[in-house]
Amino acid sequence: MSGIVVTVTPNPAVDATVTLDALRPGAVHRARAVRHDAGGKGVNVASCLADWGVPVAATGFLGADNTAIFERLLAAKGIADRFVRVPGETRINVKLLDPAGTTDINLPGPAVLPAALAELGPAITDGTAPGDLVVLAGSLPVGIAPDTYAALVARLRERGLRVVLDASGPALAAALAADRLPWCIKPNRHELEEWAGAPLPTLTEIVLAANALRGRGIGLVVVSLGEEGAVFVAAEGALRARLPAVGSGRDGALSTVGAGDAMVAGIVAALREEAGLERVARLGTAFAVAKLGRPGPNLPTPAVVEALSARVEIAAA
Ligand SMILES: Nc1ncnc2c1ncn2[C@@H]1O[C@H](COP(=O)(O)OP(=O)(O)O)[C@@H](O)[C@H]1O
Ligand SMILES: O=P(O)(O)OC[C@H]1O[C@](O)(COP(=O)(O)O)[C@@H](O)[C@@H]1O
Repeated sequence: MSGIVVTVTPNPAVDATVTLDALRPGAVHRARAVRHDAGGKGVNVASCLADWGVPVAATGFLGADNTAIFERLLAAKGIADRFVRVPGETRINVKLLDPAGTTDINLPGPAVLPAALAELGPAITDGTAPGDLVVLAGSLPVGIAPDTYAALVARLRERGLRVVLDASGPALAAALAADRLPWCIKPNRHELEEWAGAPLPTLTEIVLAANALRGRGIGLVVVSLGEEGAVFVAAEGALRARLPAVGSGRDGALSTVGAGDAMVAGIVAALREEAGLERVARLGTAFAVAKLGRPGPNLPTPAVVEALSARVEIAAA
């Protein structure tokens, strides 16, 4: 069992979830409810890991003008706050929730000056030992070059750290084109298709693409497929894991915001136990499904998550 997990969120967000009876473009809506949660991919991963009982530190760049909601979450969950404060306001991302699903409106966030990047290295590596896990997750803010994740992966690997990367677009492409690759990646179908430059409509094509990445040196490639579950591809083989959603929000609305991040947390929790591929697939899926429909980056008790993990349907892919 390794030590502290560090999550890095270069572009966190306050998630404003607005519940509507029905979303109609161009119409005036009276919202049923709104809630605000500290979010962004690495923040959500850290929060789910803390709920599971893992010691965790969170870093990245936080706009100095609206830190309170993040500070409250981190303090409440005992997550070490290593965020580098930058001038401006952390973005607000709007999540419109109606019975048809979730519509995400993600804003750009404040620009970050390269000088702030110099502070990030020590914030990540402080207190870590070889074998520890570092999660790099989410979009990069304006001002930070698209090859930043690639450069961080190289530096962190030099220290023997295992890097889990959850990114998209040019930042993911640059990290996958580099000489030194992450230990694990978790693209969703769309992100993998973007990287492959082609649609991947079947499971066979997804597993082929995942295996191509594994062949280049990534130990574990997880491709999440929404309600179709996810595939987990490693040296041990390829597994497909799924579990039907267990609950839904009011009037059938099911927020899927943060399910991918919860899956990353479950994968990290299992990697931290040095678990085999089946346990990784079970815990990753159980964390994701446990998070579905739950407000904020929160999991139920570990006992509930373990019970879900026992019910995950696993098959060779
Ligand atoms: N409607 C759903 N029913 C069951 N499981 C789901 C559903 N939506 C998401 N999941 C679970 O959450 C995981 C992550 O969701 P996904 O939407 O693929 O990720 P991302 O948020 O990164 O795009 C999926 O692999 C699956 O296990
Ligand atoms: O950094 P990005 O790619 O803009 O994503 C940020 C958004 O993604 C989330 O982390 C949710 O991600 P997932 O639904 O993929 O788990 C939100 O909290 C946040 O608003």
